[in-house]
Amino acid sequence: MFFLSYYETWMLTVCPHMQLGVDTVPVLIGPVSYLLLSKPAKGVEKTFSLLSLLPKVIPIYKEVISELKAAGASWIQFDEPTLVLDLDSQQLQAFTAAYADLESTLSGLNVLIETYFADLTPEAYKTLIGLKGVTAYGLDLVRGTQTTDLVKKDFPKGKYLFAGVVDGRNIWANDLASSLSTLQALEAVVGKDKLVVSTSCSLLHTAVDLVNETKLDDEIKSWLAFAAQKVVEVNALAKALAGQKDEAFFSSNAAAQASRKSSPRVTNAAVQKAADALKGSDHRRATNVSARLDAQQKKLNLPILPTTTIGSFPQTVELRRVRREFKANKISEDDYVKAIKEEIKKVVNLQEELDIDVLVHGEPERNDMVEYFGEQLSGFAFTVNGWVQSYGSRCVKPPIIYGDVSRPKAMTVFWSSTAQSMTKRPMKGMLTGPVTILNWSFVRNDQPSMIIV
Ligand SMILES: CN1c2c(nc(N)[nH]c2=O)NC[C@@H]1CNc1ccc(C(=O)N[C@@H](CCC(=O)N[C@@H](CCC(=O)N[C@@H](CCC(=O)O)C(=O)O)C(=O)O)C(=O)O)cc1
Ligand SMILES: N[C@@H](CCS)C(=O)O
Repeated sequence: MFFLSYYETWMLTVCPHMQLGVDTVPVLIGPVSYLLLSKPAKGVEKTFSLLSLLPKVIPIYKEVISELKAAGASWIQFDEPTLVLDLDSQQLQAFTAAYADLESTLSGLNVLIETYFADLTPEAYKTLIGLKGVTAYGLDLVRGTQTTDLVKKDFPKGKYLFAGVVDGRNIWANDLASSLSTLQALEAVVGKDKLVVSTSCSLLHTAVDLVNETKLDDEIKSWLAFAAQKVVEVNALAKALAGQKDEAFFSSNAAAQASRKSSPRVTNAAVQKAADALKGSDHRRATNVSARLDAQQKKLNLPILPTTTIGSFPQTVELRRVRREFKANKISEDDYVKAIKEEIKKVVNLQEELDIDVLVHGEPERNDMVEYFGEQLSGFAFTVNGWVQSYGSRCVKPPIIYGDVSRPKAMTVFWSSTAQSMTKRPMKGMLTGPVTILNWSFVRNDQPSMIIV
């Protein structure tokens, strides 16, 4: 089975599709997650329980559900991602109460509750499969590594399982053979025609379409799947389950999986040797804080409350033009360095005028604070159009960490030393930290993140 789905239901968008006869699943944030993910207004008592608003919220859900039913919806999806959090019994009870209250309004509809981003605890799973009025459960089987076992132990007869086997939060091609065997095992538990192949979560978190990537080489591209490719993977898995396996598609996927496992581009013996040689003491500084403070004070002689700024100064239109033209080989490296140095000088002068104690160079040479440092490291690949939402309407292009990471040459020394040469005051060196780089990149999924760090 295969559905089109919308991340959010807006009646104006969804209804015309229904009227056109497109099998559209309206998606709403579920009532309990809606409340648990909300914040009380300013000034509200700390003891106020958001869940006490459930009786006020449920009638509004009833209204929306009735409208969707009247518009011809046959399925409706409620996202309840908070079910994967560590919830107490009162919070779990809120799910039971909310769906019991909605049961009669939901009657006649197929109702899917979707959870994602982690494993469900056994208690949460028990609550989920006990919800009234619900016909289907959507589970994240990528980040939820133990959830498959819960399904195998106990799954209600006659209900649907939406098995999220295609990773919605990353850019790697699915291991189709492995997913197919997971799906076949689940089909034996939930029954034929009751298993729906799905992504693990919304595709909002991944880049849009690999077709737009003109600069990635063919080998790396063969290892990747963006949103458009993930939909094809879901479809191929569903067809294979139904006995119409596209052998050519599965074999080229298997070849890409094998090439990723064995590619010398992924492994760097020197990095692995260095990582293996790390000892517990390497994770601790040789000196304690007070010794370091003394040494710092001797060298810098800072006042009691020294002033500094976080690093970047405004990126002007002119600076962006210079960077763009340098990248496009429209201006020489000499002209580029000259323009950036001029900007650093301006920023240094301004901070001296303002009597700042510890200066920064303003970071005019960089685009994004993760992309730029990734560009200085090996083991990273970059997209030209792999934008994903960061917040609101703001987007970033996360780098792709595909191999062992190393630093082929100094990354910041030139700019930092140039800046330091312009002032007698201390100049901070600037680096995006490793954990931030990791969390704001698409990371390899063939190693635990602790090893990547
Ligand atoms: C601090 N944050 C960051 C996060 N993740 C990161 N990877 N980086 C971060 O800084 N996560 C948490 C927060 C989120 N904060 C923000 C804040 C602002 C934005 C934002 O404004 N995004 C812009 C895109 C900005 C961008 O990357 N611009 C590029 C230029 C892109 C472009 O059009 N290129 C031109 C070339 C121009 C050039 O200067 O080279 C071209 O192709 O022609 C840039 O500045 O270099 C947005 O529009 O959404 C996001 C997250
Ligand atoms: N040095 C970085 C820190 C961002 S939180 C900057 O100033 O952009």
